[in-house]
Amino acid sequence: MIKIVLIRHGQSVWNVENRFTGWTDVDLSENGLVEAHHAGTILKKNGYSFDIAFTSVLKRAIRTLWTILQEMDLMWIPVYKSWSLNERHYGALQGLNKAETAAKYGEEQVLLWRRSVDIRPPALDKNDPRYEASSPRYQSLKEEEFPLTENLEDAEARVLKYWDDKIVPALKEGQKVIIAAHGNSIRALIQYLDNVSADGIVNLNIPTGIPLVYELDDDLKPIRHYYLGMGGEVTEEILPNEQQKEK
Ligand SMILES: O=C(O)[C@H](O)COP(=O)(O)O
Repeated sequence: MIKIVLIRHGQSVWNVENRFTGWTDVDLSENGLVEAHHAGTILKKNGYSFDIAFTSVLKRAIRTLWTILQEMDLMWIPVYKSWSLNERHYGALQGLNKAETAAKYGEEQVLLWRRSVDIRPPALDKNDPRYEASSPRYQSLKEEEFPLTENLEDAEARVLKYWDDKIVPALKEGQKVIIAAHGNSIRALIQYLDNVSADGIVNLNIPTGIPLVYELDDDLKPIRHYYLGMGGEVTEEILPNEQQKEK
């Protein structure tokens, strides 16, 4: 049996402001940093260790990973960063408040943009200051490859390519792997691993900063998965930050 740990970054400053974030490079909130420290403590207390780590090129995920590795005294392990693990690109919605956007376009339309598989948010214009194709962190991307918006299918295509090219080989070599990423890049991977239907994935939300353990067989097919708390597997439902706030 192979174990892999997935974790969504801790709460970000735009999670607090309830803004669409996507590829915008915002940092963790104070609470998000606490979540990251707590996640590292949980993993260490439950006897986990890692040989290799993967994350995105966005600081909220990178800092979450750094903080976890700091708590586990594993800052020396190799860390690979790739835009492939970035949050899905939210296009022209990036920076807008989610509640205000729902008031303007309707709850149903916003839910479709946030949680459907094949509906893309409005695209970003290349003249928009939020268009970051020239950022040094994306120098490996050809301009035509740089997204102006993404649906979950688009994000899943790049996440799965990275999974096959970089993460599967590490797992097959017996390396213990942690992936620190984003709500929708993790949803994309889970849809693939658990073969979740388009209808089923709409209701899947990933909480911030809580380790999610996947146990895989030798063919990397999921056996079971669970969130981890101080006392081990967490059985009760965990609500993502936004839902907690909305409760
Ligand atoms: O990119 C964002 O806005 C959040 O990180 C994830 O947003 P969502 O939960 O609305 O997809």
